Amino acid sequence: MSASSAAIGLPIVDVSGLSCSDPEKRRAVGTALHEACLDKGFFYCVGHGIPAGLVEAVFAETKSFFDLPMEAKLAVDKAKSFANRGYETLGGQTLQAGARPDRKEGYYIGLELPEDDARVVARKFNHGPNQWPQDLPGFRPAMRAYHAAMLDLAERLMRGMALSLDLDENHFAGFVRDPLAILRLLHYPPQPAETVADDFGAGAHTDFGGLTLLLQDDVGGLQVFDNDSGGWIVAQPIPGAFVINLGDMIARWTNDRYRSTLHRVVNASGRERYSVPFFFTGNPDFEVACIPTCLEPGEKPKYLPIKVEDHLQAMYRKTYAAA
Ligand SMILES: O=C(O)CCC(=O)C(=O)O
Ligand SMILES: [Fe+2]
Repeated sequence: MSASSAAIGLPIVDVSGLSCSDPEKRRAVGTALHEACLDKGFFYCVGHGIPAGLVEAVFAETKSFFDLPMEAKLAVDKAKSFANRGYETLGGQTLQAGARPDRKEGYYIGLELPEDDARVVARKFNHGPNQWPQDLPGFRPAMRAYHAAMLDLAERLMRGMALSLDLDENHFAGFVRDPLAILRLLHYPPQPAETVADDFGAGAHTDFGGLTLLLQDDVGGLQVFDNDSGGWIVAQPIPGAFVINLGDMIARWTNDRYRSTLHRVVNASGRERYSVPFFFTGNPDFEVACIPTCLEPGEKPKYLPIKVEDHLQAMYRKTYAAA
């Protein structure tokens, strides 16, 4: 059950033991996660139990959506949603300050909340109904089923993260309750192979929340910054595996023992690339502060405590303002 360091440069962690009733098996996954998180902050996840058929359906519907005429995509423009749901045009975001706008178009889907939910009535950030495209009957059921499956996997992984830090399995329960959990469909058109230094599918960034569970197709293009060598590792697609990375909240909790690692996308393959990250961002009102056992005697926390929602909003303002 240990994290095997693959030739591909990132560890592979089998998380099937997290679903076992035997606490020893769950703890063994915690140990494997510990090694992987101390290593690059990025790892491949296998043994997750997500059906291959569901993943195929999500990719098929994603491609069908981005293939729609622009008029149909703009009919569900996220500008029409108070909850940041729907279509985002090519170049809509600039993840790397100073770089060109990202060469990607996207689609945001969150937990489906009815108009009369108290959080929606109060217009709480990122809470509300989704927008759904017309004339794609399979899109909504596939995305809703996949969102639910990702929530379940993220909850299991957060228990594993607690075990990895030698904490009670339910240590992160307050963060996990009523979370912001954002599914994002992404399409990267091919970009010129002679990529200039400031031109990316997605510019270098860290993720803003807790955990990111990423599906990528077989095209490749995701690059992960390696703090040890100062270079970029290519996160090659592995069929059936998720790429998981740690976001800013976990770096803050652990005083950077577990890093929120820089990553970026360059699609110089000559092919269309599709990916589907799921951002498990956590309870918006939860305050993330350094975990005392993550400090050596005399060590000071690097970060002030912050509310999940405040960090997320600040990062959205920063990366969407420049686009
Ligand atoms: O498309 C990818 O492989 C990564 C996307 C990403 O890093 C993000 O949306 O935060
Ligand atoms: Fe990211």
